[in-house]
Amino acid sequence: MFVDEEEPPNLVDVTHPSASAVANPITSRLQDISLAKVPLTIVTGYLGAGKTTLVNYILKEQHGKKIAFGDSADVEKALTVTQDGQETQEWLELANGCICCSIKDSGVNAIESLMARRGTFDYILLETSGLADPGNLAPLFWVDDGLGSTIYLDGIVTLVDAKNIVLSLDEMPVEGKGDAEHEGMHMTTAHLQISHADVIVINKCDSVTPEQLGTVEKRIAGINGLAKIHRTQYSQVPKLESFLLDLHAYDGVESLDAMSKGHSHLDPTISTIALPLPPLTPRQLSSLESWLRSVLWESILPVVPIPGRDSRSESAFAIHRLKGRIFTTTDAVKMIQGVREVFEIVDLDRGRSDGKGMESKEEGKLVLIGRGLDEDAFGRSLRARLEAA
Ligand SMILES: Nc1nc2c(ncn2[C@@H]2O[C@H](COP(=O)(O)OP(=O)(O)OP(=O)(O)O)[C@@H](O)[C@H]2O)c(=O)[nH]1
Repeated sequence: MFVDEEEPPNLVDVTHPSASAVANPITSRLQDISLAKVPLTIVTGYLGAGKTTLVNYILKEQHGKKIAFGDSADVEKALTVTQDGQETQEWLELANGCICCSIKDSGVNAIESLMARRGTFDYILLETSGLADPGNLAPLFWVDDGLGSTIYLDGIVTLVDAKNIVLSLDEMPVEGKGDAEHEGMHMTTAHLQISHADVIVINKCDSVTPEQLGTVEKRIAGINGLAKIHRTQYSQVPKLESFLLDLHAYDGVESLDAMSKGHSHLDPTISTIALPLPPLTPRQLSSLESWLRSVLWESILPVVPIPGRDSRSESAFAIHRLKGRIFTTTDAVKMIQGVREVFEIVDLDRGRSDGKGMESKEEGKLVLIGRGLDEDAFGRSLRARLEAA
């Protein structure tokens, strides 16, 4: 399947209360087939980084499972379904010919109606074109639980070529992308693919020295302090589970604990910042939500009010990815997840079935990945908003 980055999809606020009320007839049919949700992983990476090699590796290792995958070299609407080494091409019924250009529901519905015809899959891998911006694609599959989708976004895996990634990050941005958010700054496709990743696979490690590899890894970790980073040759990892599949990147926040202090200036364009969150009262929780709306929706950082001065500051920043853990004064634990303008705050299960429950030493924290992030200014702004609540 060809995933085109030219046209951004319609973004939908997954927190919007009306969203849960939308009925989905295909989902009702699917519930007869299986109650289990099917994980979908987006595989992205610059041209030639090793995406196809990685997808083929997963298909080989997962022999016997029914996996649907879309290939950027494929014609626009086909998904290939593999099981027991047998491959069949399946056509998606998409409103505008391509998942990225279709409205959110039709991308999900096209895959769901395919599952209604073919039976459910064990896994879906969506390989993007080398120039795709995964931030446009992720919200299509990150569906509110209330909508009852049978697909869930498991995570974004970004492949980078160890030998060429630094050059790709330093190259001039592609001209004429027509994306107002990225105009006038040094933002490359490589930046976008790394900043949105939940897992980053530094591939082709055989083509660099250990010192070069160290430099590459530091640069990448400086951009995205949340993603797990793996070094590979021919995209091979010790095991698939939690390395490339079953990532649960959107329903857990374990990765926050790996990030003690993230802010680094190793990359001039994108960085990761971490802001501590004290236990919040209900009023502070709604203040946090309104602060997030200002930052994510309007790109306005509310500043500490000084009498007689404008209390809002506009600056050139943009958030690509957001994760957070909130403790409340009523002893609840919540998780924040966000991609670009879309965010949600949901209760976090303290005793998850995978054993990754909460521990007392863990603290409330908000981690932001994006362009032009000043950790001190963001920290001051958030503290002031919470103290005023
Ligand atoms: N030396 C070396 N070559 C690799 C490695 N991984 C993949 N390759 C080769 O690199 C080339 C590109 O790999 P692909 O998997 O096609 O890359 P891709 O990201 O799908 O490329 P596009 O579809 O063009 O975006 C192929 O010839 C692979 O065999 C590796 O770890 N080391």
